[in-house]
Amino acid sequence: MAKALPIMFQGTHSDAGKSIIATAFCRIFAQNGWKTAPFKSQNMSLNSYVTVDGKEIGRAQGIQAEAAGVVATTDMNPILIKPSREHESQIVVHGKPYKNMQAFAYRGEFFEKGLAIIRESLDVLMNEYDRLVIEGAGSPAEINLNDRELVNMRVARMANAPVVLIGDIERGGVFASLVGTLQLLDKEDRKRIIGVIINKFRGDLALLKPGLDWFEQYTGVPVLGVVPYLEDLHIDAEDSVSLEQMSTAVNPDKDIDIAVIRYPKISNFTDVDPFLTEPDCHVRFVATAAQLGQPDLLILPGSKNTIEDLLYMKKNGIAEQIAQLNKHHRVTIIGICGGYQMLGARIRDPFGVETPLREISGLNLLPIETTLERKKTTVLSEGILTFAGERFFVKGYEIHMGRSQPLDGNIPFIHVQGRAEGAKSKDERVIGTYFHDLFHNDAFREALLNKIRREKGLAPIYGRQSFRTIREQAFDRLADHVKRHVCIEEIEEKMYMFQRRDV
Ligand SMILES: NC(=O)CC[C@H](N)C(=O)O
Repeated sequence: MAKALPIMFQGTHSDAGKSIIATAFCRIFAQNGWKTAPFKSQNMSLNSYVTVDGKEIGRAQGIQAEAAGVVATTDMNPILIKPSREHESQIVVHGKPYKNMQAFAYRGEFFEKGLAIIRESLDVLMNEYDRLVIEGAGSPAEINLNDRELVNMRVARMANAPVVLIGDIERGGVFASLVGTLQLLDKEDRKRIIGVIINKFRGDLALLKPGLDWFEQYTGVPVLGVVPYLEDLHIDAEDSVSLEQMSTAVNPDKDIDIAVIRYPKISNFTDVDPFLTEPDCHVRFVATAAQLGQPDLLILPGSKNTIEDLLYMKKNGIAEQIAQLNKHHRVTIIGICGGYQMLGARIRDPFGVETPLREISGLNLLPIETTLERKKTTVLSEGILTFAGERFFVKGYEIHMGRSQPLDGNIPFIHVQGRAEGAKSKDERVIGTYFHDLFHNDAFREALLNKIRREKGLAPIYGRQSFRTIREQAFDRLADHVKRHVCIEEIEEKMYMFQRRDV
């Protein structure tokens, strides 16, 4: 049986670019003919992905599997932590909710169980694949957490993986953070580090060169590459840190202004990715009523805590402004999942699944009401919808605790086999659905944008690019970029050598 050759990427801090480098390696190994799997033992993220068998994993591992051209499974991310409130998270094990836990209890009670789950998944992947691209989390030098961590060096040891440490030069202090991280590792773990990659570089390599020489001399650890910043890649973000870089302001050069509400527990906001690459669209993430303005398309994305996020919008005036926009302006409002629930008349949480607040009245723009239940729905779905007089076949995925009931006068949005799903207003200005990835359906996205264009007196645009093609091109562009700036052969050689060192 094949025994995968592993490599692990760890970072000097979170958001150093581990996920994107891991995605690049998934693609590069696959291009070289290796059957490759991504692996992250434990992911803390509100962006998730549904596998073909209806299980939930972290978005990044799902997308990395796509980059590698393999089908994603829960072994690639057996533990997913979804923060739902301060200090509390829903723990998802092998794609299904295990329980809600406080951080402290998780570290205390879950450690042994977590270890066993991780070991089992690693075994499965090790036997099924040729290459394993493993991603750590945060920093491996959190000395206060080391005795109980489940995601960095403990995983490297389990997989017997060599480690590449990634430093982020954008924030400054890259040498200090690399040297400091190496310094704080225990002696055996430090021997796993086969080199470092400096990521997100913008500048003159000649100016950096003396620093690189110094680093190699001082630490004895090679610099395996310096990867320049890659703009406009639009490969799914792992979590909301990436939203910091998104604009909040209108771009007057673009025809269609799209505002996405950024509530505190925003989830699966990668739903709006297809708009980021549309030439006539500008996407803004807004958190205040003042930022909201008068968009053409307003998107209420998913939420891990629908009631508290809705309360947030009521308190800061966004809810009232949405009502005003709907009454007095030509805006299309689309709610996905948690956002759909908010558009209804009422949301109830009788079992305290997400919040101790038991009930809240909704924005009342669609005749539905929602109850959060104990059993979570995770499923890949498909159906037919009618929009602007045309019929579209659409695919999506659903992840929700809530169940929404239609009230009098409801017009369903999507016809899924055996059930009616979602809701829309008669004039199709307000739409709600549980289908994530709705906008990834190219024909529907085109019809939606063209309806908005027509309403604004603009000519429609036909033959928009398929998002799938854009995504595939982005994987290749990323792989080419990393191959140009990182010595892949040297890394492969070190991966082999590392396995031999233990024999
Ligand atoms: N993905 C979502 O937006 C989920 C919505 C809500 N938190 C639920 O579980 O029903």
